[in-house]
Amino acid sequence: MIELINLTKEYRSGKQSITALKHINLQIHEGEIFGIIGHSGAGKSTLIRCINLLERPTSGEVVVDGVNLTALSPSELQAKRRSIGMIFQHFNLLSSATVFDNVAFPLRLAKRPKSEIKEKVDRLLQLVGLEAHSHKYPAQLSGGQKQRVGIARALANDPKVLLCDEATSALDPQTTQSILDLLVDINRKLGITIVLITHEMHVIRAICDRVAVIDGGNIVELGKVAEVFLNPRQDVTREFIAQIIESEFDRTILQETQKAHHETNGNRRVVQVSFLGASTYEPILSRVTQTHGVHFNILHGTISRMKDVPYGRLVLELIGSPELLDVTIRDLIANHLEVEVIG
Ligand SMILES: Nc1ncnc2c1ncn2[C@@H]1O[C@H](COP(=O)(O)OP(=O)(O)OP(=O)(O)O)[C@@H](O)[C@H]1O
Repeated sequence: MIELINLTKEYRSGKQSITALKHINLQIHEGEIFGIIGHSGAGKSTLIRCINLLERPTSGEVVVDGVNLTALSPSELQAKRRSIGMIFQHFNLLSSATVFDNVAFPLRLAKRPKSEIKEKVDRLLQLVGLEAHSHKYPAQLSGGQKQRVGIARALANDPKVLLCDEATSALDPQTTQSILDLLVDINRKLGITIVLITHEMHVIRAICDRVAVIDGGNIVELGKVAEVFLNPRQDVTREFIAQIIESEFDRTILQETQKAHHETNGNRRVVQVSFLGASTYEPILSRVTQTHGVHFNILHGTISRMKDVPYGRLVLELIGSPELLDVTIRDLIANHLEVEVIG
């Protein structure tokens, strides 16, 4: 659906040059919600703005729905951009126009007939829950309502893709959640592919199907959110995940349990066990430990969800003979649990 091929972006000012994107290769599938996460300056804005050529890459290709945007004439590009909507952190609304006129703006630009504009704007305002506010001006709206206007405006030309540039970063947590819910609703109801950039892992966890981690202009990690979350390979990814691990395991507990059981230290092991999907709800742990006659003691635990996927993470002290501990750990892994021995 969206393909970025060997994309490089270099900013030059005078003798100085900054390479914001370095040979990016990325495929975003039709109908998915794809998140790009990175620290400030990593290249997120540049990357998302390259998708509709608001920013022209220095080299490489941007292919959307089989069309190479970098090869289009200005008028062809203008037409193609109608199939790519965009929303922004600071909403970018016309302050002197009403809610209705803000949403109607792209339709008037596209010279759609008046009756069609009225029907469509009313329908979009209903979709985003603002039908009662159509005559208000942006200054009379809350941040969340302004972003809803931004979303309705972005959908006016029936885009296939919606680009979200830090769309919830200026909103409080509750409003953020309602906008994220709206994006999921739009993705499901209209089948629109959504690409979002953020520096907040909870946004990725809440709504994305896949995630790319960008660092220093490179994509350093990419995969399904649940897989990247449970099995991060890069330090930068671990840092983002730490943002949302509600209460990180306090490692002093490890030392305390070691002291408490110092006489049986060969017969105990501390493991971090991660569950994903259906296995979260199955009694695998009790079944496996009972089978092998191993006892366990829970030192820490969380159960939560990523979009629609439940997951759990437990830190356990397993107690039994070394041979039984080995076979128990092997059996947990055979039952599709991630197991890491941490003490
Ligand atoms: N117009 C520009 N001219 C020169 N350098 C730029 C320009 N825009 C971005 N940069 C530089 O390119 C790099 C990537 O910037 P970009 O804005 O894409 O990062 P970002 O991840 O979106 O950061 P933030 O979250 O702070 O917006 C940074 O080093 C930035 O200073």
